[in-house]
Amino acid sequence: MSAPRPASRDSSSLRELALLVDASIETSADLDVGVTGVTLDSRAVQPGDLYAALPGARAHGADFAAQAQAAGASAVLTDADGAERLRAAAVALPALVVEQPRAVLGALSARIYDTTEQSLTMVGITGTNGKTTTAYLVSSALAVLGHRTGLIGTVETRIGDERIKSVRTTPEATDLHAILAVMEERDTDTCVMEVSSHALSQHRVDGVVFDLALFTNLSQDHLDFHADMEDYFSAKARLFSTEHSLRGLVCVDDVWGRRLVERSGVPVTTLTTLPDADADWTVTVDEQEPSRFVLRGRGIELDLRSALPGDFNVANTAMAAVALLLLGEETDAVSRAILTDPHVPGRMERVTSSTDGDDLLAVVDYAHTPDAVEAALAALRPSTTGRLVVVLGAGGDRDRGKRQGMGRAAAGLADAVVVTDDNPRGEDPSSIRAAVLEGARSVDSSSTLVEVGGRREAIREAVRLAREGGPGSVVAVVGKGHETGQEVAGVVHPFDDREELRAALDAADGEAGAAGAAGGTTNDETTTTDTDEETTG
Ligand SMILES: CC(=O)N[C@H]1[C@@H](OP(=O)(O)OP(=O)(O)OC[C@H]2O[C@@H](n3ccc(=O)[nH]c3=O)[C@H](O)[C@@H]2O)O[C@H](CO)[C@@H](O)[C@@H]1O[C@H](C)C(=O)N[C@@H](C)C(=O)N[C@H](CCC(=O)O)C(=O)O
Ligand SMILES: Nc1ncnc2c1ncn2[C@@H]1O[C@H](COP(=O)(O)OP(=O)(O)OP(=O)(O)O)[C@@H](O)[C@H]1O
Ligand SMILES: N[C@H](CCC[C@H](N)C(=O)O)C(=O)O
Ligand SMILES: [Mg+2]
Repeated sequence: MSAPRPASRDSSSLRELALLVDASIETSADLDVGVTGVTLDSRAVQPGDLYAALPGARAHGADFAAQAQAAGASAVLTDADGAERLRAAAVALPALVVEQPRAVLGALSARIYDTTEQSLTMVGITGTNGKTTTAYLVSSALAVLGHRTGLIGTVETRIGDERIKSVRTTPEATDLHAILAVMEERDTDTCVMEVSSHALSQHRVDGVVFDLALFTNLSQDHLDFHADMEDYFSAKARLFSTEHSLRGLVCVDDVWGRRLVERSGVPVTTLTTLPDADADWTVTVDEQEPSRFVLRGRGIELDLRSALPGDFNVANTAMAAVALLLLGEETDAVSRAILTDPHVPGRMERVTSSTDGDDLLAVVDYAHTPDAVEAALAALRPSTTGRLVVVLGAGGDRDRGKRQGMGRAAAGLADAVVVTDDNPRGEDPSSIRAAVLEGARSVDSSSTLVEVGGRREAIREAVRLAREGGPGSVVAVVGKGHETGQEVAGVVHPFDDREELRAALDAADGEAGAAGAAGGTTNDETTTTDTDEETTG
């Protein structure tokens, strides 16, 4: 989906843009040509745009320059290889040539969309898990306190009441600056956004200085993109440099947070939820009611409650509360606003059957790392008096090393694990399931393991297993959360875990009492149900 563009803007001349980034000019064409927008996707070019033709892992953008020209691009930004390709294809557009075009896109986009002088208060959130949740908590609390907020993240971009479904967690710099310009145009005062490690590595937030940068935690993910955990950490740490932020708020519950404090280039405030750990802000959880906690720091105490289920949401809520304080909100206002349930789509989202007559708890969650699977299941365990059943798979063409860990976490905590497909993308789905199962089998536990390729059938099997476990059983369908499609071999089939789970509950309602047919085996023996891979909804 194309990003919104600001309604009106002055054009920048190609000459000033060339000077800004010290580019060489490839043709003798008119340097006073006006540029009114910028994109790196030939399919999104609008008349007057600068088309950034970037080298990529799969293609070189210059090979799509003719398409960009046909759509009305006024000029091209590219590298030497791209310039060569433009000549070969006889694309007659003026071209700015730089060594690393991606690295100058932030500055160019900021100039073109006039976002260099930022009037928005910017909050950026990074970390492996909890970015989306914390972003919703901060932005919805700010809205309760009367702010005009914007939100950019995995699920959507929100500008006032407008909601635009996201393609990626953090938009490319070209789209980001256009979105920020639209937010300014609509009098937004604060923008809360998720900043992924891909974004930090790929210059997507260049030209943005966050008033406050948050770090939630770091655990294994994205090792298909980053060489190792150190490299992944270094990408995240870039947010905590003067280039990108004024100050930080770091959760020091894990070692990466503690290391970040040491290497941060900007002043940081620290927070911990661990008992007896030291930080500027500490959290003491109420033993009777674990969603309640006391937040202490700066000589003050706040009695707070997490409006979202799950122990890990205490950390997210505490981070959001301290962020609000650092943004200048009063303690009373923070206590009031933080109680608001922001409804984070697909995160611990409860699903009920149409009749809502269930005696089991069914949730859809976005856990897709070993750490998140563990956190999500540990959070559900106390609510389980029957059987805890989890449905999970792992994404294809993404970090392969996390699959076993996800399986291990699932088998370590759930009574029954239904291993299924997530987004197989270009990979053989059965080999992804095999890796998850391998991890699950490595755990010394008595949990039942079932392999069901088709995600719809897997969800139904999980509901059946949970019913079999009696009242107080819990079904958790994790990994896809808010997603509304399943990507198999380049095709995205409509698929929504929440709808599927509801349908499974309804179907099970219809055959109430009929459950109980054999199905699961123990950890030593896996039942495989062959089902059609296709899961079109
Ligand atoms: C690894 C990664 O992030 N790759 C991104 C990168 O791809 P790339 O540089 O290899 O580009 P490419 O596909 O070879 O194409 C080269 C150029 O040709 C352009 N092109 C291509 C085809 C065409 O018809 N027209 C056209 O102009 C492309 O826009 C690109 O500029 O630049 C592309 C253009 O913007 C992105 O689409 C692509 O995101 C891929 C699809 C992706 O899946 N990224 C994910 C992993 C990602 O970014 N995830 C993070 C983290 C998620 C989280 O943890 O929350 C996120 O922020 O979403
Ligand atoms: N603070 C946390 N610690 C550990 N696990 C968490 C935490 N917050 C959320 N989770 C788990 O991680 C999942 C993803 O949470 P969320 O979407 O908020 O994170 P994210 O960082 O935005 O993830 P992504 O990078 O995929 O967008 C949740 O569904 C939950 O299972
Ligand atoms: N933002 C995450 C999403 C993963 C979700 C999971 N459903 C998958 O497809 O792997 C990523 O880009 O790794
Ligand atoms: Mg997210």
